[in-house]
Amino acid sequence: MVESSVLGFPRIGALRELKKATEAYWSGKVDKAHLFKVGQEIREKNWKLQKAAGVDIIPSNDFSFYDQVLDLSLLFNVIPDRYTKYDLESIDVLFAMGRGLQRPATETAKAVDVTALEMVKWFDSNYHYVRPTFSHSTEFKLNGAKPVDEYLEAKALGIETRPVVVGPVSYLYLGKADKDSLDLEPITLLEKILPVYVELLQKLAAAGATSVQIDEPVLVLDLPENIKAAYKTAYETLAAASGLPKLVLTTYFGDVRPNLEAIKGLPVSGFHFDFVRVPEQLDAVVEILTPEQTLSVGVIDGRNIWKADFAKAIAFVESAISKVGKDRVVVATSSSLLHTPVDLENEKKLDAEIKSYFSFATQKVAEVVTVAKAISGEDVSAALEANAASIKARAESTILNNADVQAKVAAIDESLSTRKAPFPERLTVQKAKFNLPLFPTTTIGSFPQTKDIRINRNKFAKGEITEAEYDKFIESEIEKVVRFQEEIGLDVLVHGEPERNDMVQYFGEQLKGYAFTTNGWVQSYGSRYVRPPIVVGDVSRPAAMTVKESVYAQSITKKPMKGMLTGPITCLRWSFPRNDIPQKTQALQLALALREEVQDLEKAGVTVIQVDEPALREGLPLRAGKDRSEYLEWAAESFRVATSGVENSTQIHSHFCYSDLDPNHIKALDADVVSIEFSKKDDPNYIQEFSEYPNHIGLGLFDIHSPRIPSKEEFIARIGDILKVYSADKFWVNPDCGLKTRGWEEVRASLTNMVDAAKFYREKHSS
Ligand code: MET
Ligand SMILES: [Zn+2]
Repeated sequence: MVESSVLGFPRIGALRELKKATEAYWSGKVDKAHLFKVGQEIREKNWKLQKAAGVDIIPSNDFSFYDQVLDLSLLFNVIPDRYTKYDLESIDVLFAMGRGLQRPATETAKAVDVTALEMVKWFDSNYHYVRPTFSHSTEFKLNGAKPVDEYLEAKALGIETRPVVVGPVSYLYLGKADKDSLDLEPITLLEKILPVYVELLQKLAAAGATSVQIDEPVLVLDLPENIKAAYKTAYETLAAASGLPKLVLTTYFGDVRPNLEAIKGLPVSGFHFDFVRVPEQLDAVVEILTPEQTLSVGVIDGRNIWKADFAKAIAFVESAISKVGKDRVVVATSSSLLHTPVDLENEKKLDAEIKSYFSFATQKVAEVVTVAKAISGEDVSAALEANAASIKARAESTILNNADVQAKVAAIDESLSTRKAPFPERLTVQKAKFNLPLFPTTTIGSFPQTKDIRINRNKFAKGEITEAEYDKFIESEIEKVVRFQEEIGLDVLVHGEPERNDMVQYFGEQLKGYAFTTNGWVQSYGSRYVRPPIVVGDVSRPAAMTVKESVYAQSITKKPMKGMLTGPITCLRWSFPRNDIPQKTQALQLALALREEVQDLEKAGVTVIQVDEPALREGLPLRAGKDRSEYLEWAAESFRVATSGVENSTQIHSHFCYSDLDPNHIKALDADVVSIEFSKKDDPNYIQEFSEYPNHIGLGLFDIHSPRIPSKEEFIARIGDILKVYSADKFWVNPDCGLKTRGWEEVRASLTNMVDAAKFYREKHSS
């Protein structure tokens, strides 16, 4: 019999139970006992669901109240001193590290004021983990025994599980040195941390766990030599200890081949690889297995929502079996299912045909079992036939396929991705047309999304107000924002985006080829979940999407008004993409739809147009090489297809945030002006690097995630620093990003100071 294995299940609850409980706990509405009970209920439900579906290897310790990497930091006592001095309970230390904690003194407790640890993206997913932060004073020891407790909790329910733990090399490599210990390289702590791993694993074994899933996802990155070398040390040390469970070294999200030498011969009982992402690695990974080692074959996609193609998955597992034998192969999800929504059954509004092509975490659990059963020779013919019919129906679907769009994408050539003239020429005509002052001031697009806006949007959605009433409301909001910008003296205005719920969803809802869920939530970080739209078919634009609002906004002011669009890469990256055609094709389809919108805006007299691409950087493939350079090429091409169909006098802007960027990646977009998040960058090299950016640029001058108001002097100082390396005539003055999460008071004060600082330099440079 071939076993089935799930690497992790979403822990947020089918109806976001964990979010509700966690946020209620944070606001003091429920106590710790309630929170723990909700966690326990979710775990129990998840285990029972997998058990009932017939999964052989069910994970435990995949649950977390915040983040699984942060859990490990708490467990291993990797807790910077600033979090321990308040005598907080363990769960509160966890939350303080995850999200910061600020609270006044009470009769029984001291005041607390501590910021969060750094949070970063989990590989190329939209999940964020909290970075382990080490210092010279870090003393590893076991703090509690969460993995053991949860293993025993499942056992008490009669369910045998395989605990999941992030492995030592990945844990250290994903971490960083704390500010007091900047010379510390985390991997040098390996020898100190291993005894704690040994202790934990021994405890798991003593509790009855026969096997542990030890995650080493950094193996899909380009690793420096010392990290590669650490694998041997780490796993040989673990193997030398007595009384340990078997270890299954688990990787996902990418290609392990360049690091195979590092894991070849490691004394573990088996390996797991992601063959959804990189099926081509099968031959190479089989080569490194010893005759006893098992191969967990990830064939059910943990990162997307499409129904698996059973015929393909089975054929793949069969080919693995032909290489290593049936008794050594396990059928598995490609990664944890954390990145997929919980249960398709909760989608009542989806079109029935489209819904029939999807599979969420609960359905994927059944898929793993079916594939394993099919391989084991059990009769699952009904399921296989139904699946084959569904896969065929999707491929031939008339609602998903659009020959016209396909032909247009095939016909894209240079002429569609090149502006009429190069930047210097465009600049001359744009200067004459807009006549902007030196240090032009602008904002990134959104203004405060007030309660009033949300109430009216909901009313409209529920049919409680008419479209005409809603439009009127939106117009009044736009007018408010326009007058405000005129009053404080901004140069290039925005309409404020009051009509948009979300910068991707707003466009997806108006494009053909997109679907939306009602409960398809996926954890982004902590209690923040996102509900990504789904690209289901060929994308096209039935009608203009933003022209009405932008034209209205331009009609009430003499100043230039920026039209505001979300770029093709961001629309794609913040959605679940299709898995049947390349992402490049999907990006180009989106680009063509946006190109029509850009041209319609221009025709309607909106001739400054910003196309936001905050997700450009996160789409970058994890490893350097061909995939990465190709991605950069098609990402830039998509942007240019969207934006190049305009006159030289039309000014194209773009915007980037959330990431460290390489100016070269941005250069290829050939936007006339870019704005980038910058206020938290104090690295002089970064400023220097960007000074070589050839077109015009606005480096974000204040952090829009913080309510703090920078003074005029602060802005002057910051701009002064930048002007040391920048020439004044290409520098724009703007915040880091949109202002939608801020309050009006802060926005007024910050922008006023920012505009005043620009005026200060304007005078200085004109005299
Ligand atoms: C995450 S980037 C956001 C850009 C958008 N135009 C805004 O201002 O909100
Ligand atoms: Zn932004």
